Amino acid sequence: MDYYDNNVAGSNNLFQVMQMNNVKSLIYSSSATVYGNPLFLPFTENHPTGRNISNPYGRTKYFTEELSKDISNTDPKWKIISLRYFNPTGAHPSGIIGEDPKGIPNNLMPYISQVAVGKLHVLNIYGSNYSTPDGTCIRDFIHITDLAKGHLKALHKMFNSEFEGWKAYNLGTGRGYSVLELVKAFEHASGRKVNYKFTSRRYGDIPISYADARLAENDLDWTAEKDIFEMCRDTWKWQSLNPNGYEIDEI
Ligand SMILES: O=c1ccn([C@@H]2O[C@H](COP(=O)(O)OP(=O)(O)O[C@H]3O[C@H](CO)[C@@H](O)[C@H](O)[C@H]3O)[C@@H](O)[C@H]2O)c(=O)[nH]1
Repeated sequence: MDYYDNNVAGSNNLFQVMQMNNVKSLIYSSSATVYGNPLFLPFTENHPTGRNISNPYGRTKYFTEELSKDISNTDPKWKIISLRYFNPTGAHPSGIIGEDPKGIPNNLMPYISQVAVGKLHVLNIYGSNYSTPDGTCIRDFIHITDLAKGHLKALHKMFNSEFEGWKAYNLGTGRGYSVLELVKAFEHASGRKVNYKFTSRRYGDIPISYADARLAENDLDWTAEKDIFEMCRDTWKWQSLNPNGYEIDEI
């Protein structure tokens, strides 16, 4: 219910306030989860969405995309770009801004970095028998600063071209790495050992996800520049400088 409240109802409220104030341009933070289980890979923007999405979060992202499409169809003054993020990781290279999830992290990279820094004991790798080269799931990890630059390029497109209506772009590198490959890359970048053990699969995980990012390259003049090592290095810099994340009185 919280996802529906925040993502769907919250977005609808935002659209209404924007409409009332005649603000009709929006970059929407969407997600590769809208594609659900892949019918083909890599995911292109015209891969069907909304089918077999295995978690409520993903469905709310999909419903909000549909809502935003309907809004742009009803009024040609709306310009909406939906950016479908793959797996954002990394941190600002300064080590000052990073990811500090509340409680135990759900996502892989912050979990790895908290094991490396000693905050958590062991990484549980969910599944070792997927149909992938090493048996672990494959994801398209993208550095957070590349993702941020994608937004600037989308804004540029929106306001400096004949852009109208609604359009989606994948923001990914176009290359997949397995969970184990990310663990190894993190160990290399941090110089720390990451203890892990294999556990059962996590409900709803798809085996392989990676982007076809050519549309963003052609239309937005954007490509991800940072590699997996830089993602791990910058995550580690943030984590090692801030082992307890943001101290509460700093916020
Ligand atoms: O402790 C952990 C956490 C994750 N994983 C695995 O690591 C992979 C990546 O998991 P995670 O980092 O949770 O990312 P996804 O499940 O791929 O989902 C992310 O990527 C989506 C876009 O594809 C976003 O919409 C979601 O918000 C974001 O959580 C999956 O195979 C997980 O099974 C583990 O093995 N152990």
